[in-house]
Amino acid sequence: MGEAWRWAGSWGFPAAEAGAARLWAASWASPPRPRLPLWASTRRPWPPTKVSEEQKRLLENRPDQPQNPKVLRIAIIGAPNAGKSTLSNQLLGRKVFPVSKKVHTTRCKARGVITHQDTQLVSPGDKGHNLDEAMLTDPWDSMKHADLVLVLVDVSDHWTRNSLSKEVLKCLSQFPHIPSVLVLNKVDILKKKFLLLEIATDLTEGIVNGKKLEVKSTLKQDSRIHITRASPTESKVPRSAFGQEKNQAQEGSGLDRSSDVGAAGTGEAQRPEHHGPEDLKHKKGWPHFQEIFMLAALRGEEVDTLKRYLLMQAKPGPWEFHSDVLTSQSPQEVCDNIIREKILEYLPLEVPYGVTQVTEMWEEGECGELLIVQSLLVPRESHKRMLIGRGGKVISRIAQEAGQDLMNAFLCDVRLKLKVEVKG
Ligand SMILES: Nc1nc2c(ncn2[C@@H]2O[C@H](COP(=O)(O)OP(=O)(O)OP(=O)(O)O)[C@@H](O)[C@H]2O)c(=O)[nH]1
Repeated sequence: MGEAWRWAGSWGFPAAEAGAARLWAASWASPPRPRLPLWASTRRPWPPTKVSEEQKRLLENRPDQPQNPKVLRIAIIGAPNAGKSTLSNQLLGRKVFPVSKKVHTTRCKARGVITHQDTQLVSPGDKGHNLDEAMLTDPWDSMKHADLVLVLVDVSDHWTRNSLSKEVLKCLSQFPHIPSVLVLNKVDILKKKFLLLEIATDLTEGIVNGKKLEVKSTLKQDSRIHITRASPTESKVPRSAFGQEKNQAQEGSGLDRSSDVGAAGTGEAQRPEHHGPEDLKHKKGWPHFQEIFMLAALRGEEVDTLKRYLLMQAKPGPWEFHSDVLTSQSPQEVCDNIIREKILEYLPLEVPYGVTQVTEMWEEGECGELLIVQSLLVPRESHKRMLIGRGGKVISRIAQEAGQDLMNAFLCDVRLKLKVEVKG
């Protein structure tokens, strides 16, 4: 059978032919831009093909830590699709974790690393993120090692937004000593912004950092919310960072805590107690959050505010990673994940699950661009047809979008070719 080639660029492949046995889709996601390092959080150039070696070297070598290093290990937990990967990418400033509309699809064990001056924020590996029953049996690796937990809630989901899931509550009560922060995500698609007040109250049982949350309806046009805390309650909470850092951390966030009623924890506050399953049955919220943030991770709205807050929570401790490391994933893993993300996006679930990705080429081109050829092996002819799409439309789109994402992740020009074949 003849070969057919789909080509969106100019890498010397033949034009499309009918009767495809294989199909290539390529993307030449230009325009040329300055070549920048793949994994570096700083911007020191090196050729993309050497990046894997460089990444290995950085991960193996001792971190280049400053004299008084600080560190914060963060676990991000929440229901599937709450936006955990999107938030992680935004905090990192680059898309290195796959994102998908489909639930349970983008699990990733990789770690993300943010280094800012003398401080390192690390999201623990094993996306302990998706809290389902299965994961409870192999629980919480990320929680176990965390210094702080971010609980992400999708406020656009009216079915789930007014109560924390059983799994999240279980997780919080299993590790009550770990300070927790509530993050209300996707505020951009919540039309009735006043609902944020109600959601925040439900999810915290009206208590944040040991103070009663007094919700005043001082909603402004621009959707900013005023939530003030009133008198301390009997609640037993960990000593808070809220009072100490609130001004900087909350500046510009949806939470205007200008009314400084009942400021910080007194230091006499105790940690929340462990709750048994029975106690959790009727619970909707967690009254031990030390802070609430409202943001739109997709657009990066208020993500910087959260990042500043996280940096301030770091405690003295040795760095785990070199300051140039952004993620523990290899470049090839990032590439595989991004291509898979696109396949998930455009095809019904049974197709992506059957796809095996085989990288056939990963080299530096003449002009320093990264040349990648990947075969997508599928179990059936019907899957191949779906993946290729009419006139090669689907696979071309996947290659084009993945190529663009890879350029943004690797900060260099990328030529990506995808080949679809039935597994032999
Ligand atoms: N409108 C809007 N969409 C968002 C926001 N944050 C995430 N999303 C979208 O929500 C979907 C799920 O995002 P992910 O980051 O993959 O969510 P996740 O929690 O990592 O998902 P799982 O891996 O299934 O647990 C994607 O389509 C995102 O684009 C946001 O702030 N606003």
